[in-house]
Amino acid sequence: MEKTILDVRNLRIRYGGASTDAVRGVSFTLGRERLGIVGESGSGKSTIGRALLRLLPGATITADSLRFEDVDLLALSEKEMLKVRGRRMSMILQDPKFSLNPIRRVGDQVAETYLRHFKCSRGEAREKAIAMLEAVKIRDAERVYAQYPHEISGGMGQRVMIAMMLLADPDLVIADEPTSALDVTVRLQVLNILDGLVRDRGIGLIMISHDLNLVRNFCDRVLIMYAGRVVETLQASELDSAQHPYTQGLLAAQPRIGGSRAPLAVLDRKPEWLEEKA
Ligand SMILES: Nc1ncnc2c1ncn2[C@@H]1O[C@H](COP(=O)(O)OP(=O)(O)OP(=O)(O)O)[C@@H](O)[C@H]1O
Repeated sequence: MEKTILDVRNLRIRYGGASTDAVRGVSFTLGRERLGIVGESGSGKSTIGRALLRLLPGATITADSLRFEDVDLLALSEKEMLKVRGRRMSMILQDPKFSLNPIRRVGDQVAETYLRHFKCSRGEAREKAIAMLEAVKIRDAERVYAQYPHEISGGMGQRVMIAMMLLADPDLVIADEPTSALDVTVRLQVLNILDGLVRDRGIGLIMISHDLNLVRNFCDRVLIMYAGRVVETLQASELDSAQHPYTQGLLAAQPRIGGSRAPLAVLDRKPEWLEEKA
């Protein structure tokens, strides 16, 4: 795993007005690797991702440690956070439609990311943007540069978002269901790009997903979340021999192509799983 990029200890998050914590004492570290966070809907996966970027206005975030490289994320002012967010750490969301401004040309939005973080002329930013669109395998990048978000496909939109993020050369990328809206071929392309970032650029990647098959094949390690807690942390290769009954239940609830036609298992939930384990 080499160098630790992220050190999260006893992270607790409560949304404003809520009577319980959405995230309850989560701890993990991340090196230059692919870490999957899985768990059913509402288990707190996205809340953790947004908390790392401090994108939870109105929520209370506490932790014994919330450290990203040399930075204590809880101690930064909002102004200091602006230099970290989008520059040293970035997030890719499920649907690029919500991340791209619909009334501005795609390329201008990509170039602007570069202008925001680095001193250069508009012309240079344009060149960088086109080169990065090509790097994420967008053919005819000059034409796409001039298009509006509604004129490009979802898969292309996702690659545009990745190009935008890459221009800032981050050390940590949080991908929240980045491929669930994509068809299988585009999904593979996007995963290959993310994989290349970890291998070639040495970033740390957090992959938030419902999809156990995806994290099994793509990630190095996996956190299994249940009701705001991590119930089990595993090497992805050990997922099939998971010890925790919740993880076993999630695995049993995965449909298998060519498997028996027996009804899918019903996911069991026990109050004692809420106890802190990781
Ligand atoms: N903006 C919000 N205000 C109040 N509560 C919220 C907010 N966003 C999420 N929650 C609550 O926090 C808990 C965790 O939600 P979160 O979206 O992090 O789960 P998740 O595991 O990412 O789910 P999904 O896979 O459906 O995205 C849930 O109980 C949810 O209802």
